[in-house]
Amino acid sequence: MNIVIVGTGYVGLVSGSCFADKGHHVYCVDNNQSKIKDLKNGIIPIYEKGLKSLIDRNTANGHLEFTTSLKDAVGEADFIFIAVGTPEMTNGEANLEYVYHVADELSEVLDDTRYRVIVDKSTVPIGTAYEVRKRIARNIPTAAFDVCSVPEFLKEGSAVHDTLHPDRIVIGTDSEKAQKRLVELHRPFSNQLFVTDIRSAEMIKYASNCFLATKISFINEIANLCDAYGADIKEVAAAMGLDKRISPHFLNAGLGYGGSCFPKDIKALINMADQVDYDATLLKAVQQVNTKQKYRVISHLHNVFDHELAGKKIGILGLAFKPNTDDFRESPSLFIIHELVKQAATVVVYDPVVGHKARLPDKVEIMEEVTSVFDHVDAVVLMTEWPEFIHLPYESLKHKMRTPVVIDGRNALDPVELKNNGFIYHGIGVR
Ligand SMILES: NC(=O)c1ccc[n+]([C@@H]2O[C@H](COP(=O)([O-])OP(=O)(O)OC[C@H]3O[C@@H](n4cnc5c(N)ncnc54)[C@H](O)[C@@H]3O)[C@@H](O)[C@H]2O)c1
Ligand SMILES: O=c1ccn([C@@H]2O[C@H](COP(=O)(O)OP(=O)(O)O[C@H]3O[C@H](CO)[C@@H](O)[C@H](O)[C@H]3O)[C@@H](O)[C@H]2O)c(=O)[nH]1
Repeated sequence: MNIVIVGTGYVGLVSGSCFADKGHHVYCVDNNQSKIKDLKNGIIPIYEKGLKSLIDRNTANGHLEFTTSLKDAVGEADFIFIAVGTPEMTNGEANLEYVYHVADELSEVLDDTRYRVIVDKSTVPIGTAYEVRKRIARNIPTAAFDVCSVPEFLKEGSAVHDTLHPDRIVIGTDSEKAQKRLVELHRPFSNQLFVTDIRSAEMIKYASNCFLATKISFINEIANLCDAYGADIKEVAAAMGLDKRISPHFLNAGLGYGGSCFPKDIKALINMADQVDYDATLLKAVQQVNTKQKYRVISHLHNVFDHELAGKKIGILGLAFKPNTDDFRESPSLFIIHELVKQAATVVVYDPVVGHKARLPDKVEIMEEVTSVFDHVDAVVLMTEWPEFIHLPYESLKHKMRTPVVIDGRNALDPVELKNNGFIYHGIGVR
């Protein structure tokens, strides 16, 4: 099959290279010229395990090509996937300008020489596929095509694995012809193909992300109560997770969710509810808990330092919103850093892959070595649970610190070991 993927972010690059690996011919299109130039030169714009070798293999065998020209790419295309960004607007609504721009461009460049399946892969509000179809049809009323929704569920950090071994693939379509083709295309990836109507497919994506975010805010709220009552959230979550109806996944308490998806998708669904005059009480609460949760780190520091952080030197471990990615969009770490700087603390930070890519306040120093984060600091705060942070020689690093304080924003360290080594340790709801 000939496949075109528009947008070379996480979703476009990973799904494009995985389709190519199954033997299809894939064009990845992006209107960012420098990105395409880099990709043609083998420079991959994101840090994602297994992606470079997948891309290298499939560009070498000619299955995968990169271009800035949508017109050149779509000539022979059987499938066109729209995988551009849908960032939030100030009112929380999903910004569809990039999706609609692609639809308008397709209307200019598609011809009626063959039938095509056009797929919304971006996370888009319910009803978007119909608007995309209308826009594409504007200049080519006789062209044969269907617009469908196949939302993406990959996680950053395990994106290639998630794409090659998904729990399920949701196919939203109102066309039998498109359904047959999409099922055929996706069958090699999973036996769990869930075929549904387009609106339900669009909703499944938001509902799934918002449910996972709800689970995180729920466990964080219980963790805060554990803190108040002297229970241990790790014990509580472990036992809860043994109930198959609850499951152990997404029950890690910490300083809240970040990333390019959960924060914006919750806001977008709240906005969709507003548009039909429905008060999304639960979703709003999930968001409120998450916003407040980041302050737990600050309040632990306040408790240790008697509410005065001015002049304190704080070492931050981690900038990425989670381990195994260089993505720092909506990372709680950036929030904490800005808050500490606002409270006149001195901040030093280390992250194994984000490094200097993050825009930080001028005064914040980015260290080249993880151990430098411990030099003469009053406290170290773990913000991202990179494996290398978990296995540091904390006992010897303690001697570099002014005061041996560790705040563990991800409950990733061993409290018993740290306390036995003379640290003042605070996690989120752990004893
Ligand atoms: N990042 C994830 O882990 C993830 C997972 C599942 C779903 N999603 C959803 O998938 C969508 C894409 O997310 P992402 O993180 O891959 O996006 P991204 O923002 O990282 O990348 C989007 C790319 O699209 C390109 N683009 C924009 N307009 C274009 C146009 N007219 N023509 C060609 N290229 C264009 C941009 O230059 C950019 O390279 C979003 O809706 C997101 O919510 C993301
Ligand atoms: O038990 C948990 C699990 C996650 N998180 C946090 O939640 C955020 C999101 O984590 P994760 O879901 O692993 O990463 P994403 O790459 O953002 O993936 C989510 O968002 C994607 C984009 O829509 C979806 O495709 C995925 O299915 C969905 O898991 C991160 O800040 C994590 O630290 C927790 O605090 N506790």
